[in-house]
Formats: sequence, C-alpha cells, structure tokens
Amino acid sequence: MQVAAREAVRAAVEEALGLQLGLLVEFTGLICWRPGSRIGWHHDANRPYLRQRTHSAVCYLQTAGVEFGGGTFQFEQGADGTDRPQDVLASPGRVVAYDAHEVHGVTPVEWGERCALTLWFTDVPEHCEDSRLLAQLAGAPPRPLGLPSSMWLLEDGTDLRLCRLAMAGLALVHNGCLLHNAEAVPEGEGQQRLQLAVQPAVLSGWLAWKHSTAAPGAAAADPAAAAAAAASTAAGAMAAGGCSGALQDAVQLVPGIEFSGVQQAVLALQRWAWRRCPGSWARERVCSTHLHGLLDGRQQQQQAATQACTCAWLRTCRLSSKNGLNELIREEELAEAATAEAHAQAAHQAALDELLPRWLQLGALFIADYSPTMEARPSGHKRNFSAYDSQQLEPGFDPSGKAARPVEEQAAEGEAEPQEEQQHEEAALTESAAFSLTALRQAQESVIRQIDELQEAGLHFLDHMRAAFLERIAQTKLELGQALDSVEVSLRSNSAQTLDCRKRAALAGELVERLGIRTQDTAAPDLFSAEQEGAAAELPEAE
Ligand SMILES: O=C(O)CCC(=O)C(=O)O
Ligand SMILES: [Fe+2]
Repeated sequence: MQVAAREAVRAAVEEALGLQLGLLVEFTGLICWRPGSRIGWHHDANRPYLRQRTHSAVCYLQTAGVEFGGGTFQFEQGADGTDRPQDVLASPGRVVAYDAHEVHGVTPVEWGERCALTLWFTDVPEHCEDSRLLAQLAGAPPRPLGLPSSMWLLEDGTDLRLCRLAMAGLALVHNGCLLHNAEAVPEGEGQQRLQLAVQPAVLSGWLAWKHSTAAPGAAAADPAAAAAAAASTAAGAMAAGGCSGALQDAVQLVPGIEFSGVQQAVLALQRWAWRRCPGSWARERVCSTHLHGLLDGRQQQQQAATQACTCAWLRTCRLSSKNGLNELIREEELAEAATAEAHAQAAHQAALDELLPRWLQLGALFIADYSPTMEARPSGHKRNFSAYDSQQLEPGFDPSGKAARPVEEQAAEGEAEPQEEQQHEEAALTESAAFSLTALRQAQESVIRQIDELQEAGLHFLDHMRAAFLERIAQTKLELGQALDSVEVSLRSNSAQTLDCRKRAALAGELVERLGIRTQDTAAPDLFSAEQEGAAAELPEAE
C-alpha cells in the first residue's frame, strides 16, 4: 500500500517534470509537524551525505487553515524571478515537486497538526531506498523493528503506542481487560496472548479488508458471520475479565487474531491502519472522537493523559516516522517482494512441469541434461528423477519407478514421502521416463548381445584357425617325416651304389623346398665335396 502511495506520487512528479522512469526514490517518510515546528531556508541536498538527492516532492494530506494553521511551504525565489517568496498552500493530495537544490522553507505551524508524505529522489541506484533495503536484507539480520522505549514510554508509564492505536479505534486486550499500559505485559516473557479489540465500525472495515486481501484459494471469511462471532466472543471475554459494561458496548474482540507482544501488535496494527488508507489514517489520529467509549473508569483522567500523550507523540512523530514507520513500510515491501517471488517460482514450476514429460519423451539423453535442475526441485520430485540422471542403470533398476524403495533407504536420504497429489504427478512423469529408459536399455542390451556374438564368433574363428593351423603343421610334419623317411630310404637303398651326387642334391633341394627353408647350402654347387660323398656313403645300411 505504501508502495502504491509512493508510486502514485512518483508517477505524478515524473509526469510533471518530464522525467518518466527517471526518478528513484531515495527516502519516503510521513512527517508530522506540531505547533511551533518550522524549517528555515535550505535545500534538500545540503549535506555531504545528501548529495545524491536530485528532486524532492511533498504530498499534503490536509487543508491548510482547516486542520492546521501556519506551516506554509515557501520557495525563497518567486516564480516571477523576484525575491518575494512563493507560497504553496497545503490541500489533501496536492504535491509540490522541485529540484532538490531549490531553496525553500516552511513557516511555523501555529495550531493543529500538519502531516505530509515527503519523498526525496535520486538518480543513483545505490541510494534507491528499495535497493538499500534489499542489500540490508541480504546482509546482516535487520535490527529489530520498532522504536526504542524512550520514544513511546512516558515518565508516568503511559504508552504512546497504545494511545495511537486507540485513536485508530483499536485496542489490545490482555487477560480479558483492555490494555492501557504496556508495562502490565512485559515484553519478551513468552507468549503474551494479546487479543485485538476494535470499535464496531473499525471491525467491519477490518473484516472487509481481510476478506479482500485473502490469498486466492483460501476459504473466504464471511464478514457478517465473523462480526457476529466477534460480538458474542467480546461480551464473554470482557465479562470473564471483570471489565465494565461500558467497554462491552464500546469494543468488540476480533476472533482469531492474537499477538505475542505489544511491540509486535503495535507494528502490525499500525501497518494495517496505514495500509487501509495512509492519508485518512494520518488525519484520523487527530480526531479525538475515536477515543470515546474506549476508556474505562479512569476515562476522564486517561483521556487527558492521552491527549497529552498525543502531543508528545506528535512531537516525536517526525523522528518516529523516519525510524519506525519506514520500517513498517519496508516490512510491507518485503512481503510484496516475497509474494512476487512466490508467483514467479510457481510460474517457473508450472512451466517445468509442463515441459518435462515432453523433454523426457524426446529421448533418454535429456534426462542426464535435465537432472541438475531436477536436483533443485523439492524432494518429492527429486527422488524419482535423481534415479534417472545416470545412464549407468544399476542392475535391477526399475525404470517404471513402481517398485517402492525400502522405507529405511528413503529415511536415510532425508527425503520426505511425497504427498499424494505429487505421487500422481510423478506417476505420470514416470511413465514417460520409463518409456525412454526401456528403449535405451533395449538398445544397450542389443549392442552387448552383438558384441558377445562377435566375440564368440571371433573366438570360434580363432579356435577354428588354430585347429586348422595345428592340423597343417601336423600334416607338414608328417609329410616332412615321410619325406625324410623316403630320403633315408632312398639314401639307404642307394647307399650300396655310390649315390649320384646330383641325385642327392636334387633330393635334398626338394626337401628343403618343402620345408620352406632356403639355405646357402642348396645354392652352393660345391656343397657336396668328395669328402662328403664319402661320408654319405658311410650312412648305415638300410635294413
Ligand atoms: O513539508 C514540507 O512542506 C517541506 C519539508 C521540507 O522542506 C523538508 O523536510 O526538507
Ligand atoms: Fe526541504
């Protein structure tokens, strides 16, 4: 909501100055001025730490002369270039925008309360309040929300925060009694169980708001039924707490809303009030009619105290708006950013869910490519898909995913059992995946079968070759033996008749040739000398 108000002002200023999309918001603050407050001539970038400011804008929430007196914004130099200051009179929704270096001031507020939404702009992204917030969130944990007690606790124990809530028609109930002083409920002592009570008119507004901002799909609350329930609960709770009858009429408990501490309650409620309507919220705070009926027997005294507190509150308001309200605003922004982030994630998830089965059907190879993304998915999805990310399927792997894994195994991996609807979704995806995996597996098996066959054939071939080779060798040996035998026989048979030199040579040559051996001997015509002839002749006689 604050973002909406801020953006509305920014858009108006950009249009007026012809700087569409050129302004980054450096700071937003709701600043309230009490009688006596003023600011002399100055410009808004007049400190070293303010140099980033390029433009300023002030959106007024009230009418000058009606809700406050004095407090007139002035440009030092008149529009006509004269030295006569130019006034800008406040009216609700009026925005004054100017170069941050333009000299201006505000005359003293004479009476009432002057509230304005003030924005400073920059063109330096690092000084944009949103990016500073993000950097802050990404870094060290942000300091606790809320204001220091010196800013809300008066010496008499009056809690300004509760006064402020009272003026918005809201109250906190502790142990069935309206809470006037936070000291009654010390912070940080476990769950305080503070309930919210509101004026009936505020309650209906609250419920309507709650109804309109309920998350899509959530069971919408019936405002009328809730209001009726609130009324009956309120009476019971008030009576049980021993509170006066007047209070029962004045406020109603809001069922189902509980806070664990005053600070938490105040922050949440102020945010809500701001969210509902920042302008009217600022104005509501000066409308003391909201106080009527909220106070118990000490009503008069409390009312006076509250009014005194209001003054004190408003005196600190300028500071508090900077230190406190902007924290609330930031919390709001954070929530909005988180919602946007959640939507983006859901859209991404939906796209993945739609694409994944198609990818899987394209072929098993995509599974390996896709699995790192799957790893990042919630565990319910991860389990089935992580099994697919390797193509080295373990023996016994069940690609259909239907065979349940042992429960202990799942527990050991710290994976939760997927919810029922997830199981359905996974079953559908698993079917597609199983299809591709089965094909892959069959292809692998067929290749392996072929290799086995080839190997077998090869070995068979080799065995066969070996046998043939051995057979040939044996045959050759046999033939060789036979040849040698025949040589011997012939040698013997011829031994008696002095073997013809040439004939012996021819026989030997033939033998050598059959053995595939070539020696110099065979080539040498003088191989067989007379001496050798004699030796040959000495071969033993054949039998
Ligand atoms: O509230 C205004 O009108 C101007 C305030 C201003 O000049 C300032 O805060 O620097
Ligand atoms: Fe200023």
